[in-house]
Amino acid sequence: MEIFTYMEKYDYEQLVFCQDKNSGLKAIIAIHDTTLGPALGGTRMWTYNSEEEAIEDALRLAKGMTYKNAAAGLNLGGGKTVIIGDPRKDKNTEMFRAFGRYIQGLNGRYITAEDVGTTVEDMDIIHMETDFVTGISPESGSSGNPSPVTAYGVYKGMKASALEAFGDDSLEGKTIAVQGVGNVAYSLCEYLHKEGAKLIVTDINKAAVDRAVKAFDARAVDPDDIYDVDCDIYAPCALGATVNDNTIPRLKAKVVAGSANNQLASTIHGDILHEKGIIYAPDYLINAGGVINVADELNGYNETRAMKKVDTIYDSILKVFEIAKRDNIPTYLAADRMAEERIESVRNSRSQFLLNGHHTLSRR
Ligand SMILES: NC(=O)c1ccc[n+]([C@@H]2O[C@H](COP(=O)([O-])OP(=O)(O)OC[C@H]3O[C@@H](n4cnc5c(N)ncnc54)[C@H](O)[C@@H]3O)[C@@H](O)[C@H]2O)c1
Ligand SMILES: CC(C)C[C@H](N)C(=O)O
Repeated sequence: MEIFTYMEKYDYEQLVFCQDKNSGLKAIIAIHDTTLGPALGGTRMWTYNSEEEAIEDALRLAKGMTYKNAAAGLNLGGGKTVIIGDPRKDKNTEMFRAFGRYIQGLNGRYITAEDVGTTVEDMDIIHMETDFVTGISPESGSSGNPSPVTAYGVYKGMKASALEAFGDDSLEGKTIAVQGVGNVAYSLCEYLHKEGAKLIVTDINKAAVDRAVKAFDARAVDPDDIYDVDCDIYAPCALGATVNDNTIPRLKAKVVAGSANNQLASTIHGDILHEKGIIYAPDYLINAGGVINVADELNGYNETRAMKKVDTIYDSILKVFEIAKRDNIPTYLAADRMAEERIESVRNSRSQFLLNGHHTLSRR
């Protein structure tokens, strides 16, 4: 990959490589766009096959956060970090402290939180070195783990999608295929099970599958079989790019609605879903609950206020479906236009983010 060519093409601001030999830290912080405010996005820890794969993931995820934060109406830009390593084996305190010092060095241009492979405990360690971290323990005045709130937002967005596809937003009796039953999806399954949905689950982690089968009377299938099952809704809740050339012809669902970031392997796959009449709830709209919740910390966390905003995901999804129908465009494009319009309206009056001290993280 020609990094500067890629950055220029999608207009990235900054890419930071962080290395600490003592702890084994190898992290990449990607800041996509800070027109709306500091770049807020989580930290993913994952075993990448190559450095190039890690850089690409950081870049794609950071751009997704720009769109997510803009579409959610937050005054925040988009960024993301990936740490190269196995979250089950390679973590240590020094690693997250070293990473915290790198974040501090960015002086507020980037604020982090949880993503795949990182936890509240990791954020607490980062917090030893910097205030620019959210999703830390509630005892510190923070909102805690964002995953259950993300799950609630996905649940609301899934109901809005069901209304569009089936004329009724009830999920009772609907068969929902859930890919990945980790932090977000386990909470999501709780809502779905409570409403009377029938669940089919898969995960590469057998313990996660067993837990979901037991708790929700779910049917388990092997990871690759999830694309072939008879279901009403496919909920991608693991990693990205699972909606692709190989999987779309196999999907039986009328709806794709889940928590994963970057669900479409490329925009072409959003076009194909549109042509096939499959309702796609744009990933960054439906999974914005977590970032909406942690972003509320910047004003001094208020749970009622945050959850009220998360509830608006239902209407945002319906609005995007409406625009898509009106303009006869795929839903991903309708969401992109909504986000881009907001960024452009601010860009003319402000370019790069400068820390102005309006947030309260430093006073916690
Ligand atoms: N945590 C949040 O608040 C949040 C917010 C927005 C978006 N997301 C996105 O939602 C997704 C899930 O996040 P999470 O926090 O629940 O992560 P997690 O690590 O807790 O869960 C992901 C699960 O997916 C499983 N998995 C990985 N590859 C798989 C595969 N090929 N097939 C089946 N299962 C597979 C993992 O074993 C794990 O159990 C990610 O894409 C994340 O970026 C998370
Ligand atoms: C909680 C958020 C800041 C990060 C979350 N992982 C997301 O992708 O939205």
